[in-house]
Amino acid sequence: MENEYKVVVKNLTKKFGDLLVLDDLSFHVRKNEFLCIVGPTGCGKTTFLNSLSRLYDVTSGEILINGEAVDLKRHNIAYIFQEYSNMPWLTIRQNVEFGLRIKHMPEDYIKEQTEYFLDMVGLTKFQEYYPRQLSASMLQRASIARAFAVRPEVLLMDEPYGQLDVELRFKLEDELIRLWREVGTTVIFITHNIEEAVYLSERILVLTNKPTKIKAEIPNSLPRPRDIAAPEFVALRNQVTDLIKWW
Ligand SMILES: Nc1ncnc2c1ncn2[C@@H]1O[C@H](COP(=O)(O)OP(=O)(O)OP(=O)(O)O)[C@@H](O)[C@H]1O
Repeated sequence: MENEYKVVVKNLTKKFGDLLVLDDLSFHVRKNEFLCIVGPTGCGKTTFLNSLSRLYDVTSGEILINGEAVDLKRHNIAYIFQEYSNMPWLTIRQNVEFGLRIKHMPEDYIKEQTEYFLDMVGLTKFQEYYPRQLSASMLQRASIARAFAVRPEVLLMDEPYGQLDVELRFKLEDELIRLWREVGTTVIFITHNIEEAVYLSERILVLTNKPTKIKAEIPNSLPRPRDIAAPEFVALRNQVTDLIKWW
C-alpha cells in the first residue's frame, strides 16, 4: 500500500532542455526511515531534492508525500544545504525560531521548542550571537536546530557536512541520529561520502551516472551506535564503493 510510505517517487524524469538528468526514477521512503542517496558528481542528487521541495518543476512523473502530490503548505518539509543556511542578520536564537514564526506558532511554544533544540545541539550559550561570530560546525548545528524545531515530517539534507573535518563530522552525525530518533522524522540525506552513508542510513540508494537511474538499493541494519572499524561496517562500505567506482 502506497500510504504506508512517507515519500513515493514514481517514474520521475527531469530534463534541462535536451539534457536528461533523472531518467524514470521510482522508489519509496518509509515513514521515519533514514535514507542516504549516493551517486557520482553531477548525476542529479541536488536536482532530485530541488524537485522534491518544488524548487524545480519535474518533466514527468510524480513525487507524493502521504500519498498526495507534494504541497509545501500542507507538508512540513525542512531542507538543510551544504552552505550554511542561517540568516546573517538574525541571531542564532532568531534563526532557530524562524520556521516556527513563519508557521504562526504560539509564543510559548516557539520559546519552548527553541530552547529545547538549542540545548540539544549545545548552542544555548551562543544563542545571542550572530552567524558570523560562530564556527562552521556551530553554524551547521544551528541549521539542524532550526530544521528540527519545526518537527518536520520530511527532512532533506544535501551534503550538510561536506566542508567539515572528520572529527567534527562524526560528532554532528551522532547528534543528527539522536535528533532523528527523538523527533521521529523521515530523512533523505545526500552525500558523496560512502562511509557517512553507511554510518547514518537505514538504506542506501546508489545512483548511476547521467542519465540517472537507480543502480542499487542496499538495506543497512548494522546495529547502532555503529563502529566504522567493525568488519560488517567495512564489508558494507566496500560493497557500496564497488557499486560506484566513479573515480
Ligand atoms: N537549473 C539548471 N539548469 C540547467 N542544468 C542544470 C540545472 N541544475 C542542474 N543542472 C544540471 O543537471 C545535472 C545534475 O546537477 P546536480 O547539481 O543535481 O547534480 P549533483 O548530483 O547534485 O552534483 P554534485 O554531486 O556535484 O553535487 C548537471 O549536469 C547540472 O549541470
